[in-house]
Amino acid sequence: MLELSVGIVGAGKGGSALIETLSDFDNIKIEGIADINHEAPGLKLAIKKGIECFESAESMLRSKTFDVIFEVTGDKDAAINIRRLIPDSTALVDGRTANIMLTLIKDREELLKIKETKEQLAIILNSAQEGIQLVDKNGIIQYVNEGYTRITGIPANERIGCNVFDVSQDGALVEVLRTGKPCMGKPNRAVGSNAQVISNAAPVIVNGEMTGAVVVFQDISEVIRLTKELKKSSSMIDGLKDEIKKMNEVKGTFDDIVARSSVMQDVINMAKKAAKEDSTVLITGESGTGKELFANALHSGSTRSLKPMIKINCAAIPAELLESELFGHEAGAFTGAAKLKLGKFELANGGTIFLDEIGDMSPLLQAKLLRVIQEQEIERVGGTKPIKIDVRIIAATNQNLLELIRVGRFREDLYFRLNVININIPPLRERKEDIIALAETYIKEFNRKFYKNVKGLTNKAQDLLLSYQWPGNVRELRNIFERTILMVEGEWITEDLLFPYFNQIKRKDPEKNGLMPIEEMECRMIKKALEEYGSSVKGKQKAAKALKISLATLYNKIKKYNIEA
Ligand SMILES: Nc1ncnc2c1ncn2[C@@H]1O[C@H](COP(=O)(O)OP(=O)(O)OP(=O)(O)O)[C@@H](O)[C@H]1O
Repeated sequence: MLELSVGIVGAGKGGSALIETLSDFDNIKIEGIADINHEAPGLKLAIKKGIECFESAESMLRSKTFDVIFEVTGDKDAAINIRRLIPDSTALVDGRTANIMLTLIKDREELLKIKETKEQLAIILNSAQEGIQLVDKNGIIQYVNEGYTRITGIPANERIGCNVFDVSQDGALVEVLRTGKPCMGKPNRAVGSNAQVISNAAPVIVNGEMTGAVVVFQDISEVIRLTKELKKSSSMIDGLKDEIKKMNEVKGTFDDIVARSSVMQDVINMAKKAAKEDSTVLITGESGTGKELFANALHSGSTRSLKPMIKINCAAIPAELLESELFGHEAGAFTGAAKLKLGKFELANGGTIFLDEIGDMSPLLQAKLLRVIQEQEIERVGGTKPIKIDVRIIAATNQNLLELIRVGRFREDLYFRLNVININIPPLRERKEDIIALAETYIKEFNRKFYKNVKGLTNKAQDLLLSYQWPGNVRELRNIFERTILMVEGEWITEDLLFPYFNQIKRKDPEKNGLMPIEEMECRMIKKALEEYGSSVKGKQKAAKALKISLATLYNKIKKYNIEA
């Protein structure tokens, strides 16, 4: 690159400005500066920059030749004198020209700076997530950033030059141009797109005058979508919370147990005491006597009442599934166990587990349960480490466990572990006072349920209830009253209304001495069992169990007697 050697005559303001400006050019070398005033500020600056200083223009021009001489002395005649001293090949720039040159250089520098700032601003504006749009005071769109296009899908060249009064009449910019005031938080749909946006717009004021307006808007479509998702999830969570609440809700308290007989009063008093203890309880009694009701009351009367009460019917679940139901399983523990599943013991942690029909538990599980009671820890199926649990166990059975122990179907050690406190609920036929009390309770309950106004039982109806054996106990009584009150039209329940339910009591017994053909008896018993437990598969399983026949035999007999089930 060609280097221009420069000399400066005059080290005042002009000389100093020249030094400052020309030093920045790579192809200009200031080789000397001259001034008769030793104190001239330009000389000090020159020394700092390593430029040779001279006492006069003559001495400088005599010792060196330059390509260009700047004369900035302010002396009108100086240029003429210098011209004489320099060769023709040296260009002489006088003070006025130098000034113009310096101004031009400064302007250029400023322009370069503005360009740089503009580029920086463009990067900043384009990296913003928000859309930005600038209009002049007439509403002509001057600028849109990349965020604008990203949100609206409209390219900049399709928008710049349009009038905002045409393309977005309801927008925030139009409002600002109309009012001259900022417009904040305006929700809108971006014109020409589906994007939901929220805009903040403000006037652009230059020298006290509004020259246009700018809007910054955010895409809130995603926020709206997420809000909807959140609402959906929240209502799901609320639903689950309700489920959990229901699981934890008190399903029965001692107040719900109807008992007028002294024998039941004793049982309740004992159970109330047992509730306060944390010991394992074994509830025994015939089917339908209220074992589950007592189990619930024991839980709600205990210190664990705010924690879950989890029930599991050991007879209703196939033996091979019961283990994972009780103790859970790890993911992949067996075919079909895709996810980790918590068992009832873990779900009941801190609360109570109610093991109904414990007499039907397989010997293998009896052994595992015994270990859980002893160690206070469980192991998930497929798991490797034991998990500590704090669960109170209440077990119930309508079977004679001592008999099961005798025939080797129930572990004696488990029996003693479970039978820490035994609550035995007598059958309904052994506590006649309760029959009428329960009947009165159910009349009230089903009056409310079916909008009836049944006042009570006739004396004969009461006698009938008292003379019945109640093989299905309280459950049977409840079912009879539910059906009777649903059907009754009068205000009193008469014996006629109850008769159809009592198979073994016949007003006009057609069979002599209560005898009847065996098959008819069998058919009646099956009908009765199905009435009692229902004709679902589970009901039939229970019915078969109550009749002490296999499920397959029950199905055969239903077919044989053409029973509707
Ligand atoms: N003393 C009572 N007071 C009020 N309701 C009772 C009473 N005893 C039982 N019940 C009601 O009778 C029905 C059967 O009771 P529950 O299910 O507790 O009997 P269970 O002995 O557990 O029967 P199963 O052995 O067949 O499981 C339930 O609706 C229960 O609320």
